[in-house]
Amino acid sequence: MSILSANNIFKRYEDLQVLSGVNFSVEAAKLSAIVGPSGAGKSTLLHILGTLDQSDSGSLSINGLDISNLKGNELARFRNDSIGFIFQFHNLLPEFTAAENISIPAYIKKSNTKEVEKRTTELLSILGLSSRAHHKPGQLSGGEQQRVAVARALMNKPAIVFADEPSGNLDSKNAEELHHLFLKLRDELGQAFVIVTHNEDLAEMADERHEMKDGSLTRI
Ligand SMILES: Nc1ncnc2c1ncn2[C@@H]1O[C@H](COP(=O)(O)OP(=O)(O)OP(=O)(O)O)[C@@H](O)[C@H]1O
Repeated sequence: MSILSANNIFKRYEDLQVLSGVNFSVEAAKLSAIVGPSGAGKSTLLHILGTLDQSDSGSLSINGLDISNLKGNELARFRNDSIGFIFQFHNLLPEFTAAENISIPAYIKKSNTKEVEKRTTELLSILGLSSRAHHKPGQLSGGEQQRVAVARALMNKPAIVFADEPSGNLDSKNAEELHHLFLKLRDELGQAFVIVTHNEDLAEMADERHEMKDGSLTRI
C-alpha cells in the first residue's frame, strides 16, 4: 500500500492555474525526485503534499488517513508527527544548539525527555554530528547545518520526508555528501523521500523521476 496517495490535485493562484490534475503516490523506502522548469509548480505541489497548503480540489491520503478529515490542531499535530521537511535554507533556530534544534519536533509532540535525548544522540551519530551537538548553527558549516536540518526532519520517525531543493545552497562536495546520506537513510531506515530538485545528479540517483509540466506530473 502507498504511504501517500494524491489524486486529481488542482490549485490556482488568482488567474494562474498552477496544478491541473496531479496524481502521485509514494512507497516506503523509495526516493522520488520531482523536476521541471522554474515556476512549473513543484514547490506548490510539495507544500500541498506536505499539508502546509491546501489544494482547491482533489484528495490526499497519508498513512491511509484522508487529510481533509483533519481540522486545525489535528492537522498540525499530524504534520509534526508524520512528516519531515527539509528546505533549501535550513531554517534552523540560531539561538539553539544543533541538539536542541534536532529535538524541537519531539518536544512539540510532548515526547518523554529521556526518549528525546536518546533519539537525538542516535540521530547526531547517524548524521556524523556527534562532535557538533552543542554548537549553534552559526558555528557550523553549510553542510553540517543542512545535516542538522535532516536530523530534525527525522526526529519523529516521519512516514515521509519532503525536501525542496535541499542541496541548492551547498557546494558540490557537500551536495554529493547530502545525496548519499539520503540514499543511506532510505536503505538503513526505509525512509521515503520526495525531493524537488534542479540537481541532475540527485534526480539521476532517485528511484523515480517525475516531471512537472503544464500543471501535471509525468513519470520520466
Ligand atoms: N502564494 C502565491 N500567490 C500567487 N502566486 C504564487 C504563489 N505561490 C506561487 N505562485 C506562483 O505559482 C507558480 C508556481 O510556483 P512554484 O513555486 O510552485 O514553482 P516551482 O516549480 O517550485 O519553481 P522554482 O523551480 O523556480 O522554485 C509561479 O508562477 C509562482 O509565481
